Amino acid sequence: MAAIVQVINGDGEFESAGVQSFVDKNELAQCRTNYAVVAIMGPQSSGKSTLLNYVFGTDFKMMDAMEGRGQTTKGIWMSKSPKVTDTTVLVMDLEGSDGRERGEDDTNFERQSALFALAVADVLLVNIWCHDIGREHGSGKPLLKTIFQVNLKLFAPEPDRKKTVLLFVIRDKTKTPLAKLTEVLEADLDRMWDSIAKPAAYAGSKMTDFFQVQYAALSHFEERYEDFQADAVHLRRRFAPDAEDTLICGDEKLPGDAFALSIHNIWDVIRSQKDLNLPAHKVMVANIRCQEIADDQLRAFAADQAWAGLQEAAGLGAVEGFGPQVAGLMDSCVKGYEAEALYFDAHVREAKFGELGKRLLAAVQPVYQAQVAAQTAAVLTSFEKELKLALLPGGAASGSGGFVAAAAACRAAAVKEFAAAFKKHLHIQGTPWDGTAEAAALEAALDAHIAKVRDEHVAAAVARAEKALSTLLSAPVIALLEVCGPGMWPRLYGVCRDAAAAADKQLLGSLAGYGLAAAEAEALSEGLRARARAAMEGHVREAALTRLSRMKDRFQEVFSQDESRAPRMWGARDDIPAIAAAARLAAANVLAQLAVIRPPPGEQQPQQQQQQAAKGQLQAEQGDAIEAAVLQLARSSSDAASTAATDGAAADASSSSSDAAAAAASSSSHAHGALDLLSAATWPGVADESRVLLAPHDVRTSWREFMSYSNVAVQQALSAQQANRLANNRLPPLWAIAAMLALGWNEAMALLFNPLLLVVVGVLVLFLRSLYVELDVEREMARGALPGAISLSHKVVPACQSVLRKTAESVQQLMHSLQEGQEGQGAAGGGRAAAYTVDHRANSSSGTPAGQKAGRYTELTRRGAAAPAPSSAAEFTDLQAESKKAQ
Ligand SMILES: Nc1nc2c(ncn2[C@@H]2O[C@H](COP(=O)(O)OP(=O)(O)OP(=O)(O)O)[C@@H](O)[C@H]2O)c(=O)[nH]1
Repeated sequence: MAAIVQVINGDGEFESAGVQSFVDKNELAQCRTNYAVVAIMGPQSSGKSTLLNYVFGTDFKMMDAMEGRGQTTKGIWMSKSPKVTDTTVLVMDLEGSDGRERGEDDTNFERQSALFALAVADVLLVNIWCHDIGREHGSGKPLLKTIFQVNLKLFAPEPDRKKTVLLFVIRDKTKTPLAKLTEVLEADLDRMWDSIAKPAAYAGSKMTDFFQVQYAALSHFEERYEDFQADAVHLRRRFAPDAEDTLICGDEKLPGDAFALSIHNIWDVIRSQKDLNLPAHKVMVANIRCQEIADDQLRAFAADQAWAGLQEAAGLGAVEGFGPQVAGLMDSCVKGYEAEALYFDAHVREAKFGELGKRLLAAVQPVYQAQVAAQTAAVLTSFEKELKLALLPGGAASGSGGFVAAAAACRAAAVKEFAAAFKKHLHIQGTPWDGTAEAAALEAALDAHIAKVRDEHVAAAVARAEKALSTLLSAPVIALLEVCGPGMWPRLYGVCRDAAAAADKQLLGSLAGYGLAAAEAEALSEGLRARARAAMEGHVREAALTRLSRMKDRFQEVFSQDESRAPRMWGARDDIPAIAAAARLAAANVLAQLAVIRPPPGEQQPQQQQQQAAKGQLQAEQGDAIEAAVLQLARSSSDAASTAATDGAAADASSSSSDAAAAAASSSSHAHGALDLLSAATWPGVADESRVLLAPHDVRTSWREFMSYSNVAVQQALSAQQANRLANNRLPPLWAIAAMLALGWNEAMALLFNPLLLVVVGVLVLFLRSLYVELDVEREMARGALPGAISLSHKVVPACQSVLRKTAESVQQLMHSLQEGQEGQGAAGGGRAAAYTVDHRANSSSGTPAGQKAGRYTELTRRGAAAPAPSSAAEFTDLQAESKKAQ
């Protein structure tokens, strides 16, 4: 018994669940497009169900003739013909028209069901009573008019479009031949076609433009039952696709899996009173179904065990034959789609196919990329290993081509290896991933690695060269800075140039074969030159920080050693002021050289260029301007210090000499139009602040500190010279010996044996000795006979007065002490007075500068603050030592 399903119920609702169930049960999806839909229309109780049941073997409900006429079919029903086996025939039984149940005026459902039948059915059977043929008002005429009218809404008369087969089934045929009947019926149909209202576009159209009209006639069901059955069988045969007079014409239609969706959508459109556009409907159904098919295929692909296994393996590393395996899986997915979507609208199908391809690529891409990365990493690892071997001593890089050739060979091998691996394991047929981009990425990685290795080697070679440069540079630079003599800077730059050239030669030699471009080699050489200059400047900056100790060292070197580098003994013939001046100049040179970093020869600042162009001077003289200013300051202050020391004002030498130097240097600078260091705040012509190591203020401060130090040293030297002189004069002076010889022995004896004369001579000798010491005759005479005599002549009277006054004071104090002693005031007081007298006499009688210092020390210790303060702690210490020596 054939299953029947109600498609549209009596209320006009679509029974989607039942229809889908019907489609599934009858495996309509497997039919593809190999199925046909037959629908029947006709007046109510016109034997439609009876016809379908006898022709197709269905079981539609038929009215029992004994119960009388009435509507048995409500809505639209469907069944599959069990009798037609060559193809699947779906039979739709429609509710009869003109039914009393729906009322005379309710033709809406009739029109909608006619529209539905025309849209869905391949063959539309129209029941027509034989006796109505040729009659003006036959019972089936209104229905036919309805069919013609709604058809105009659905289809346009296109040349290639399939026409609906309109099969007129003439019931209760008479003896009139079918040809005669059809002739009359055709005339009726033409009249009817002409009578319906048509849109202007179809005004001249014929019915055959829209329909393929067929005819069949059946005998009377009740009166000629056997004939009726035979006619039914005969009619059934016409539904076989290969029958000679077949009614089934193969045409493009939606596949069986879209049948339920399609008729549901058609009915919804009809029910909503919208225009039913069948081509658009097909596109719509195709869109939905193609999308569903693509989704199903993708789901199947993702759930595929083989794909899951590939993904898992790909996560662990390179998978052999990955590409071909994925291509197979993708191909089956695509083919599945193509097979299922084959009968849908071509444009939609292609569009969805494209989408499916993209989604497949998106699903595969991460795994593919991981595989490419794994293969690339394997090739890169192999390449790095080969390159490392090539760079080992004796490797390919040691050959004539060097690093460049070895790297190129390794690179070519790696590219070849990757191409082979891609072809065998990675290429997925049918994808746009042809390996071009992957090879380019690999080549970029190879080039990056080669560049990295090359950079490392170059950097190592540069480091070695810089180390060698440092070694070559340090010793000569330090040696030059120890002296800091005139012309130091050109020599420093010469050392830099030579060291950089040697290091550059070493560097370029070790980088032969690395394909250094001329510009790159020049940049490296320039880097070495800059490095040399920076290292040299670093040494100079360090030296500038320790300038004072360097100045002292330089001063001591010149001052304390003679030309043969032997220590000076400060004999009488040593011209200490001259030696001190030379030593100070040497120290000043240290300061002058360390004040500013001189530009290298050939390089000068624009401002300097302008100034020099204006003055017509050579650039080298710019450095000399600073040097000249510092030396001028040194000379001036040295002269002032010498004068002060010679005048015996050693204690105030520092301050007074600075002031004098200031005045002298300033006036000298102004006189020559040169740089005035005392008033300068910056170095003229030095625009680059970074080159200034010592500002003029720093130079002045350093020089002042140095002068304090040098003054003490000079003073000590003078003292030592004086002490040496005294040590050499322990015998009576020559003039005394000569006097003794002149006076004669007798006079000497007489003098010795005459006590009064002896006392007078003794007092006179003591007086003259004190006067000699007071006048410091030797020192005055050291300046020259005439200047000494003139100076002594000026000082003789005050000196006499001073000696007499001191003698008188001594006598008074002696008397006072004796008187105190007599008055019984402790022997200690008398002892102190005697000691003082002895000290004073000793001091006075020593007559030497050392003796004077000792006396001054004693006086200081005795009188405390009342005595003039020493100029410095060093002087005080010196005085103390001299006092001890004198005692
Ligand atoms: N004269 C004649 N009567 C027939 C023929 N076929 C069926 N009948 C009778 O017509 C009556 C109605 O038959 P149905 O097949 O139920 O008619 P129907 O068109 O399907 O009826 P609805 O479904 O209600 O529209 C029944 O009593 C049948 O015996 C025929 O070929 N000739």
